[in-house]
Amino acid sequence: MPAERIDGVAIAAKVRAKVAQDAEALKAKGVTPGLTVVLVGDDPASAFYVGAKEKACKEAGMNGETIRLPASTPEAELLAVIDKLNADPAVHGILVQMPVPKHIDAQKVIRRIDPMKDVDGFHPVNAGKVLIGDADGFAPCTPAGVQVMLQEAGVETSGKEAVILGRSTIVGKPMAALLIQSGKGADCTVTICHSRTKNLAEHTRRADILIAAIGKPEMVTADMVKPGAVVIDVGINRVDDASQKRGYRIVGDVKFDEVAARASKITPVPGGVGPMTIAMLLANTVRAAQLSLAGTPEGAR
Ligand SMILES: NC(=O)C1=CN([C@@H]2O[C@H](COP(=O)(O)OP(=O)(O)OC[C@H]3O[C@@H](n4cnc5c(N)ncnc54)[C@H](OP(=O)(O)O)[C@@H]3O)[C@@H](O)[C@H]2O)C=CC1
Ligand SMILES: Nc1nc(=O)c2c([nH]1)NC[C@@H]1CN(c3ccc(C(=O)N[C@@H](CCC(=O)O)C(=O)O)cc3)C=[N+]21
Repeated sequence: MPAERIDGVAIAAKVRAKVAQDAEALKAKGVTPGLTVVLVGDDPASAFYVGAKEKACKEAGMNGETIRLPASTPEAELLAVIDKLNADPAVHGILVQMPVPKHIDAQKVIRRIDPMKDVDGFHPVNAGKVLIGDADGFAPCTPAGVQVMLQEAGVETSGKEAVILGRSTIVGKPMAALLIQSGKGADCTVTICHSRTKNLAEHTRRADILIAAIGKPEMVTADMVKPGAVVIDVGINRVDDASQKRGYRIVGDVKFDEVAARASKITPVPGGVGPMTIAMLLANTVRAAQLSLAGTPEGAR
């Protein structure tokens, strides 16, 4: 039987409706949640995502602003922009779109953002909180979105073998940190694979839940998947396609049709994890605004 599709657009809409409600409640208290995205350079894919984030903010009744800086912006200037946003009480969330140009040290940029405004969850303080299971940190949006998707799709995670492909600090590692936590939507036994992993298929075939975040178009094939597995495809890859008006199409890291024939549930690309990432960004921003009202918790910084 072919796999059930997990509809990321529908689950994201549900998250966004809740965000809009929370934003409304905050506005009644005189606080409009605000996200500022900083885009350095003019990479077309980045420009598209940044536009989508701004639009999503507005739809949820939040303030969404984008600061666009030229690719030649010196690192010190970007850091000064972040300092200004850190100090601005109307800005609850700050996101610097990645990747930044090569002459800028991304880690330095991430560390400059006030952890209480780091709605990307990339700051070491938040990464640490996710690892120790401290609920008042911000979890990175993509893995947090995957966790919500699993729950909304009714996937039992407790005691399951989860295999994650990819060990990046924005997807693979925090995904593992979330799934090894004890409690709802977690309690998995986790394996992380990467480019040095030997016998990849032997690992992936053991997965009850397989999460692909490697950035290799359609690399995960049916023979790598256990029958009945839940397959989450994080990959967003542009492949040339002359039949498309824009000259390319978007595919995931999973060969969808053949894997769907074997899995029990699967996320499509597009329309899967991507929309969840944006929804979780809004959710983190609303929470940042709520925390700003409540005051900074002890030891938050
Ligand atoms: N849907 C969404 O919202 C988002 C989607 N993405 C997409 O997810 C994918 C991954 O992103 P990101 O984590 O940033 O990517 P990175 O390039 O930072 O990391 C890729 C990871 O995959 C591993 N890898 C690469 N090739 C192989 C292979 N052949 N076998 C096993 N492991 C391999 C790498 O291993 P090693 O460490 O050894 O190099 C690395 O750990 C991309 O397609 C990206 O576009 C990313 C963020 C958000
Ligand atoms: N500081 C920072 N934070 C990020 O969260 C961040 C980033 N930098 N840099 C780039 C990656 C990538 N990313 C995506 C967000 C949404 C979709 C998304 O909505 N995709 C749609 C549309 C895909 C398309 O048509 O291009 C979908 O999958 O259906 C995809 C990818 C966030 N990222």
